[in-house]
Parts: sequence; C-alpha cells; structure tokens
Amino acid sequence: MNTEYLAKFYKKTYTEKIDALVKAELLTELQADNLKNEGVDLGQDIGEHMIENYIENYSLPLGVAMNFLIDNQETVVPMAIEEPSVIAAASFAAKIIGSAGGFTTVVSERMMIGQVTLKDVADPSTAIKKIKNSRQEILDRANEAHPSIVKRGGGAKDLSVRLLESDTSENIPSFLVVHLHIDTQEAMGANIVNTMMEGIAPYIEELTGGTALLRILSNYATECIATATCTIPSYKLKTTNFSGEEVRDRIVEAAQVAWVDPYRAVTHNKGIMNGVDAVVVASGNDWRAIEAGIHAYAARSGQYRALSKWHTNEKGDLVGTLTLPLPIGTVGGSISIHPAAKLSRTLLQEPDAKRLESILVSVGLAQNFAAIRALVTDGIQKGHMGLHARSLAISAGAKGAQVEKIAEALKKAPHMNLQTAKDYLSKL
Ligand SMILES: CC(C)(COP(=O)([O-])OP(=O)([O-])OC[C@H]1O[C@@H](n2cnc3c(N)ncnc32)[C@H](O)[C@@H]1OP(=O)([O-])[O-])[C@@H](O)C(=O)NCCC(=O)NCCSC(=O)C[C@@](C)(O)CC(=O)[O-]
Ligand SMILES: NC(=O)C1=CN([C@@H]2O[C@H](COP(=O)(O)OP(=O)(O)OC[C@H]3O[C@@H](n4cnc5c(N)ncnc54)[C@H](OP(=O)(O)O)[C@@H]3O)[C@@H](O)[C@H]2O)C=CC1
Repeated sequence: MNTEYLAKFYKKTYTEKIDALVKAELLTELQADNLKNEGVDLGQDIGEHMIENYIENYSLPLGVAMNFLIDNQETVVPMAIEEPSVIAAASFAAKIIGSAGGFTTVVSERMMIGQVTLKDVADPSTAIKKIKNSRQEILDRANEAHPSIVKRGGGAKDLSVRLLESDTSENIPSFLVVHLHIDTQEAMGANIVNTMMEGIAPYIEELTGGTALLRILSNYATECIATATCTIPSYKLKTTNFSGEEVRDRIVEAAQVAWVDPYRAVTHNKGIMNGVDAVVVASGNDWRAIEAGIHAYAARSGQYRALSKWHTNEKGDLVGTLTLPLPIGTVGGSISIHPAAKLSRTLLQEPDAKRLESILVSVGLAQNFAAIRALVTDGIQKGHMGLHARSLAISAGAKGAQVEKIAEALKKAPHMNLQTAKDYLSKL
C-alpha cells in the first residue's frame, strides 16, 4: 500500500477518492470503474438467493477510515454504517494513535465452543465420568461428522462438561452441558460446529441416559479473544481548552466511571461497537453473533462493565486497552457472496481471520478514544452535529448541491434541527 495518495482523503471528490485508492494500490482499475459506474450493490439476483421472501436490498453507506497503523502495518479500514461522524472519529483517533506507534494486538487461539445440553440426566456425576472417559471417542465422532475441517488442520480438539444446578426458586431442573472446543480455522464456524453437535448428540444420550435438548454453538466465544493496546504521550492530547495532562486524566476518569456504572458502561460500549459493528458488517460477518458475545463478555464479572480500560503509565502517557471476543470468519456465510464484502476484503489486503480480529479490536479502541476524548473536552455535539448537519438537510428534502449549502448554514444556526433545515430549504 502506498499511503502518500491518501492524505486529506475526506477533502477529495468522490472520483478523486476512488482514484486515490487505485494509486494507493488498494483497488484495481477494474474495481474502480465498477464502483464509479454501477457500484457493488448486492443485486436482486443474489439477494433473492440469500434470504426468504426477498423484496429489496437495504443499503448502508460503505466508507473507509484512514490512518490506522496496526502491528506496524498501515491499514485502510472499510466501514459500513449509517451514522455520521463515526468514520471521521475513527480516522481522527487513528491519526493520533498512529503518530505514537499505532495499535499493538494479541490474538488468542481461535477456538469455538459447541454445546450439547442434556435434560433428565438421572445420575449426573456418573454421566460426567462416562463423558470424560469417552473423550476421544466423542472427539472422533465430532470430527467424522465434519471431516473437511479436519483436513484443513482444524476440528474438535477438546471437551469439557458443566453441570447447571437446579434452581428450585424458579422451578428450573438441572441440566448437563457438554462443550466441544473446536478449531474452525478461517470460518466463524456456526454450521461446522452445529453439524458436529448434532453428530455427537445421540452417542452422548446413550452414554448419559439423558435427552439432548439443544445442539448448537455458543456465541459466547471466550476462547476467541483479541486485545489491542495503544500508548499516547499526553502532549498529543492537548486541546484549545485543556492541557494534554488534563485530557489524559479526564479520559482515565471517564473510563473509571464506565467501569463502575452500568448506565454509563452501555453508552461507552456503544461507542466501541460503532467501530466494531461497522467493520463486521463491511466484512460480511454475522454482527448479531458478535454483538451478543461482546455484551455477555462485558458482563462476565456479574456486572455489565466498560470493555476498555484507560490508565496512565509511569512515563505519564495515556494507555488504552480493549479486549473482545471476536469469532469472525474470512470464509463462509455470505462473506464470499456479498460483492461489498469482497471489496472490503480487497481494501483490507486479504486478511486472515486473526488479522481481521486485530483490525476489529483496534478500530473499537480508536472509536472509544475519539468518543471519550470528545466527551471530556468539547462535548460530543460539536463534532457529531457538524457532520450530522448533512443528514438533517437530506431529511428536510434538500437535493444535490442544496445539501452542502443547508448543512453549512445549519452549522452556524443557533438551533440545528429539522425545522431550521426546512426553513433554510424553503428560503433557498
Ligand atoms: C468528528 C471529529 C473527528 C472532528 O474533530 P476535529 O478536531 O474537528 O477534526 P480535524 O478537522 O482537526 O481533523 C482531524 C482528523 O480527523 C479526521 N477527520 C476530520 N473530519 C473528517 C471528515 N469530515 N471525514 C473524515 N475524516 C475526518 C481526519 O483524519 C483529520 O485528519 P487530517 O486528515 O485532516 O490530517 C471529532 O470531533 C470526534 O472525534 N468526535 C467524536 C465523534 C464520535 O465519537 N462520533 C460517534 C457518534 S456519537 C456515539 O454514538 C457514541 C458515544 C459518544 O455516545 C459513545 C460514548 O458516549 O462513549
Ligand atoms: N448462533 C449462530 O451464530 C448461528 C449462525 N449461523 C450462520 O452460520 C454462518 C457461518 O457458519 P460457518 O460454518 O462459518 O460457514 P459455512 O457453513 O459457510 O462453512 C464454512 C465453509 O467455508 C469453507 N472453507 C474454505 N476455506 C476454509 C478455511 N480455510 N477454514 C475453514 N473453512 C473453510 C468450508 O469448506 P469445507 O466444508 O470444505 O471445509 C466450509 O464449508 C453464518 O451465516 C451465520 O450467520 C447459523 C446458525 C447459528
């Protein structure tokens, strides 16, 4: 990638942006022509085969966040999102963090968890012993149910058992849960895991005398974890109204509040998910799975908490850390079918699943930094509403060149709202 053509990207016209991505060697001439002409819309033909009762495509804008330096690799990040200011904020944060060495990430082994949940197990302790004694047989049967993933180097690797005790106050009986720990390689693996769970369930029923109620993967992917860290010298945080040290300390305090107050933690984490979701969607992954898993992870201590942590190191620098479960794939599902997901993969320089996890967790940390930095300094409205002005202009009915004119006028208006936008439009 050649980033020299990407400077002040957002100031370029649409055509200049696409040409810059070609010059930066992120798109081919053919891809650029496709984008400029018909775009990379899903098309009715593909849509009709993806879901049931199809009638139309629901589009989201796809943009690119700039300035990301992740594990010493420059990265342009495609983001599919309807909310103004998210991509600007990510680029802004990545610029500051990139100038301080960028993001460093650590990605765990990628193990997915599959569950067979049994009811009516008369003697749970004997059942647990039998399951543990038959560990290898169960793993072999799981792998026989999906042999192609074993050929790829993955497959069921380990087994564990959990007894969910009864809760008489809610009239809930006990359940026995068998977990398989499965390496699904480059896939998110839901279908691979589910096939295995359905494959082993009859044998587990035979072993335990129980009945398999559920045979499905768990979206709580606690064995597929990625962490991003960044370190920012405080002088880089200075704003017109605050010294760098003040901004640093206020960011640390804001993160402390989000650690102890669930009401704040949810909003804090929403800011992180602005970035994570946008890249998950752009990459064609299952965002419901990612959302469900991440929020469960935020509540793993029993209280819903901030996903990120910010502290000051011994040199006085601001240090941010974000850890997320990220069971994403680079193959499978709609990833290789959706044309925009394919385009995103090209822009990301064909990452493998671990690299995609590194990118996702870094974008989440960048987004969190930009949001809390804005909150503890100017407030969110200045940056966000400035960029929201165009959406207001469109909502009021502005078209073409009117949109920018009304947006500019709205930024100076005492009350930036839909009524003001409508008033300006009628005057135009
Ligand atoms: C919006 C900014 C970045 C402006 O901030 P600014 O200081 O006006 O930006 P700037 O003009 O100095 O530009 C700095 C860099 O930002 C980028 N940038 C700047 N403008 C653009 C643009 N138009 N398009 C693309 N990129 C842009 C660009 O990289 C630029 O560098 P350059 O290329 O010029 O060297 C800042 O105010 C900000 O980060 N605000 C936070 C916005 C935000 O977080 N939005 C998310 C929505 S709010 C929400 O949902 C979450 C929240 C807040 O509730 C979470 C929480 O509570 O924790
Ligand atoms: N709870 C949940 O989250 C659920 C989610 N889903 C959905 O399941 C889908 C994801 O399932 P998933 O199993 O990932 O997708 P697929 O069912 O598409 O399986 C992945 C496919 O990719 C192929 N493949 C090619 N190269 C590789 C490689 N290097 N590593 C691994 N696989 C490779 C595999 O081929 P081969 O077979 O030859 O090995 C496999 O068929 C998503 O659409 C998701 O929404 C479905 C049910 C529940």
